[in-house]
Amino acid sequence: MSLNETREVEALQRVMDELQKVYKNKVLPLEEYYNFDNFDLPPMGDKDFNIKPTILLVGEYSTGKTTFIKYLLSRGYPGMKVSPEPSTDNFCTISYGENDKLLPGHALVSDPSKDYRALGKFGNNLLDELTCIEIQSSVVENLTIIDSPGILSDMSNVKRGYDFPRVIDWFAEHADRIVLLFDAQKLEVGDEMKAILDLLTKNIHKVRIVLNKSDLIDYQQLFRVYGALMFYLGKIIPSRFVPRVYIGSFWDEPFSRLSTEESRQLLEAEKQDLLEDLRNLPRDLAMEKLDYVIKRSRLVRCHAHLIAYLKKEMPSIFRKQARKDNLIFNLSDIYFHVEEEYRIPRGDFPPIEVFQKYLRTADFSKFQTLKPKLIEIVDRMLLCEIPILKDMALQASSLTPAIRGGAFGLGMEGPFSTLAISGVDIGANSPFWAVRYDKSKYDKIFYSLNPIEGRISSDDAKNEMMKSKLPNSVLGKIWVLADHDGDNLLDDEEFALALYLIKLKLDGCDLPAELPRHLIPPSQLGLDCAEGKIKYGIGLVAGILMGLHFILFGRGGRLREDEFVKRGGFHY
Ligand SMILES: Nc1ncnc2c1ncn2[C@@H]1O[C@H](COP(=O)(O)OP(=O)(O)OP(=O)(O)O)[C@@H](O)[C@H]1O
Ligand SMILES: [Ca+2]
Repeated sequence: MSLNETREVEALQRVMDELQKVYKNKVLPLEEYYNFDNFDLPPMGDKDFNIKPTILLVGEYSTGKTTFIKYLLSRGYPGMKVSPEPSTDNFCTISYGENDKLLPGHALVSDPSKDYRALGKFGNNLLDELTCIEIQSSVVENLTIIDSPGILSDMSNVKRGYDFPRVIDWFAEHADRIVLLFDAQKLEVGDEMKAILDLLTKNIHKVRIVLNKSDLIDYQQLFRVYGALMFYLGKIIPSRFVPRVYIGSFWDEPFSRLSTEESRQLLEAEKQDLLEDLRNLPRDLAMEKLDYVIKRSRLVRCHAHLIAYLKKEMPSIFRKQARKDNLIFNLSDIYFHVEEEYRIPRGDFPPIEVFQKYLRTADFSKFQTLKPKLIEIVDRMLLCEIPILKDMALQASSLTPAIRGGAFGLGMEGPFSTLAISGVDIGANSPFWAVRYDKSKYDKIFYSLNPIEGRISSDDAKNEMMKSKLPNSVLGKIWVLADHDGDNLLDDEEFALALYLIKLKLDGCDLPAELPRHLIPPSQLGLDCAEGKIKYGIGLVAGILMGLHFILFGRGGRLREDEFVKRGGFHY
């Protein structure tokens, strides 16, 4: 593995190592002094600072889970089974190894270097159906993928021998991303699926839903199925967080005959979005861990103040129990006091009922008095070290991604590059005008502006474009690109192009210096393509006309960006 290729992983891991050191030296002493582990979670360990993510695949049988993994890896692996019938009967972890090999579940569970020991509690029946696959693939160098047996809609003839939903729940708890697949052709949700969705609710922030095989139905049907899925999920998942649904077809086979150019573009874009989400997992994990350490440190600091306050309020000899009960009962007053005296934000306090519950069983005689030095160290860490670590983690994001190879690396070069179908390059490889999908939407606005002879004035266009809230310097550039024939008016195509470029800019894409061919309004394309004499002739005629126009009306046919701005188009 070359240094160049691992820079993001190394940089992020360095940040995490530093974070772990900072936690150990600055927060842990405060935790230990006030016995924080009695109240909340045990101290953070090595695995809490690991940024190598795990992705879990879940779905009804035959929705394409194993094929999805094959697609991510761009290769098969030992023991892989793909079939229209229920085929995967094992939970299967796929991670990196120098040689391809398949290990039985029992070996996996007894390996202390792996985190699967706790699976032993589900019994031998599960361990018999657990396999560990190691493959030499760069995709899994910084990632573990877990395949699961298909969920069955009819369980009447099946005995699993272990508590399947609980095992899925265990893996979900330990995964960083859960890809939940549905088949666009048969949107089935049986009892087993319902039980699993119920359990997944608490990890719903990790879930990404894939409506797979979406090219096998037509566009109209697809939206019906999508609507039905969203409606169903809304009913089943009692959470405000609705997971993102990716419409796609995750394999390396040709699109079906039913797919149109339109649906193909949608599916490709969705595929790239999901890959991006997965590719960003290590850096997202790093940021999550940083946020967690911040949150935990603030809670630990607040806990220290509360414990020290309670200690101070306790009598040294008599009526200890009565005083303890009284303090617990009046905890909200104590919260108020600590908040005021030590300027601890209310959001840092644990919920009152939770802390009361802890205090009822706590031994107050073990409580410690205030140790300002220890608290100061944590304060300083939050103020100085953590922001630096956050900056370092953000900087790592610009380096070579940690997850690469397979579907994450394919097409990074050449005309099919993922970059080539983003931003202003969308549609660069298509023979059609890239704006056409959005044109009907923009036409509605265009015709509401009462065009005269098919064109709207620069003032009307300006008012509409200003709604984007983009600065005038940018709108000036967009104007020059959109008024492609330079008549200081916009026809319907030019207007659609202007709004399209605004949308790209708002999406964070850079504007081109010149209008690329695939964005040129189709009715003007002929002019631009003309060669030799024709071009020269048209140029000559246009030049004469523009000259005449200038002499007669005192302005050139085509305004440059700076001229437009000067003339009161978009003032800086
Ligand atoms: N994107 C796709 N478009 C069309 N067919 C697909 C797609 N992905 C997979 N298939 C087909 O669907 C069938 C099931 O695929 P696969 O075995 O990968 O599903 P699975 O979810 O892993 O099933 P199981 O739960 O039974 O293990 C196979 O015949 C496969 O070729
Ligand atoms: Ca499978």
